[in-house]
Amino acid sequence: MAYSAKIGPSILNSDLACLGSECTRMMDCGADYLHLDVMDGHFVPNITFGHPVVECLRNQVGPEPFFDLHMMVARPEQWVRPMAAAGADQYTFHLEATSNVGNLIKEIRESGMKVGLAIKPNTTVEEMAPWAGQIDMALVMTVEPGFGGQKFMEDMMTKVSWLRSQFPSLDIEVDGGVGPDTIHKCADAGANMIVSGSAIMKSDDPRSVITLLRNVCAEAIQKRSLDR
Ligand SMILES: O=C(CO)[C@H](O)[C@H](O)COP(=O)(O)O
Ligand SMILES: [Fe+2]
Repeated sequence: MAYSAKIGPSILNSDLACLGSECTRMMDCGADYLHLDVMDGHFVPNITFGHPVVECLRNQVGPEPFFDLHMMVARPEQWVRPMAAAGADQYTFHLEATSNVGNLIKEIRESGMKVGLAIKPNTTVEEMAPWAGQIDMALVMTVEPGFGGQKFMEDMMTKVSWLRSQFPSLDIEVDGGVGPDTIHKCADAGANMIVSGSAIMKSDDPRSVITLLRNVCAEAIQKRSLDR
């Protein structure tokens, strides 16, 4: 079992005027990586930031923090090289946004980044499965992408369980409405990369929330390894 529990705060719901210091604050509070939500106003009805901001963040926080770019954009092909140059570590694109998944995976790898593949709630996990052997991480969205602070969709957990049963060592990420109230469901289903936005950002004690999320997830991973 190669995977471990990792917590990646989404900075979408932070004070966007203070992105750099918010990223540093999250790493200081024990985050394992940073989940950066890129929205273009086409793939989703909202807009956030692009590669120039990612480059500034990288310069500010230094080389260490792992940047997982959640690309909620139409034509994700066009931002691979700019995001790699800006300092992204992982390029997570949506299956629904491209007609040539294989080529995009190749381009991301050639740019030196890890590959993440995301599916929206209405996309079946079977559509993602053919690519699972070629990616580093599968992202199962647990809200409709576009906005932070939405309600967790528990029915997505069947997708996570199925992926975990079929791909025992794959990194599986969940994103949307995940926090102390919903982490047990994610962890029991087999997710190991946990994105959490509002639950961490709005807390008075983000360090405790991050620790709790990681502990619940790590316990589930340990239990699964003992059950095997
Ligand atoms: O991709 C996203 C929205 O499309 C965000 O990563 C996600 O919503 C995180 O925020 P929260 O935990 O508040 O739901
Ligand atoms: Fe996200």
